Amino acid sequence: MNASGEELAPEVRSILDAARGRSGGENRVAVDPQSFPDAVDAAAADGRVPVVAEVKPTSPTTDGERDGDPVELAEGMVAGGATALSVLTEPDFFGGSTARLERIRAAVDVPVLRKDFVVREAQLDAVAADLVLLIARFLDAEDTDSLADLHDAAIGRGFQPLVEVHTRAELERALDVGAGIIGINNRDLAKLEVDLGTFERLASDVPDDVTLVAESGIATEANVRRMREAGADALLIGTAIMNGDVQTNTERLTTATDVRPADRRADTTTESTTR
Ligand SMILES: O=C(O)c1ccccc1NCC(=O)[C@H](O)[C@H](O)COP(=O)(O)O
Repeated sequence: MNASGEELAPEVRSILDAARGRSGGENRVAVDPQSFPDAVDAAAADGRVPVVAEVKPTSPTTDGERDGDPVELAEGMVAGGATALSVLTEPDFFGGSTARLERIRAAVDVPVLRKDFVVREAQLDAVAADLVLLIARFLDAEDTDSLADLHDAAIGRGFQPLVEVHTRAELERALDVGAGIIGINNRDLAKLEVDLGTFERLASDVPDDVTLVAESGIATEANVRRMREAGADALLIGTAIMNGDVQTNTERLTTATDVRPADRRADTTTESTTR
């Protein structure tokens, strides 16, 4: 059972058990981050779909592990037009590492998200990054810190927290803590099923001053347009970029015929839809 009161898929329960047992860093990190909202705005102004490309060596829903130097993969993604990178640091189920994130962040000039299952403040100190993922579903639960405390602790260190939600209740919690960057995950971590309708159902409840990211299951140009039409400021894409040539894949998705993100508020009378 998790904070949302749901049974989790066994793989996700194992991921969480491992995360709870993981120690943090020795020293408090202090980050001077590259602004993610500014990078999103710059990409859109440049005519690129703002894509956060994910360096995801493997996952519980992937067969085998991607080979190749992670720094070269990351550089290929940036050459393909990625606005930011997401780098898995979870070692046991996603093949990630903090050392790899450090190498990638030193090699690229775009904001880098630390993708992990952070549940306690000390774990923020494992490595510096421009953004850090906080998954609402896994916080405010037994043996974890609260979303509010972790959000404050991340900001106190200079991170830009990306608060991930999957349900309306989680979205309300994210808005209650004042999250400025929110990701709606189309992957249900209770069942590991992906449904792009999740983003479409929740996006209109997200205020326009929040940078909103659509996560998971985005594979085609049509998927890109669908998420942008529903109001996504940026798209987080892993599998579809990691399968094959990462630069070509990133290019295909960042140059998909774009639509400006829809005005997410159905009742608004403002014309502009760019952020
Ligand atoms: O991707 C998985 O298999 C997975 C399994 C269990 C928990 C989390 C998982 N993924 C985390 C993610 O959020 C995705 O890596 C990310 O959104 C990219 O998704 P995709 O483009 O579908 O690879």
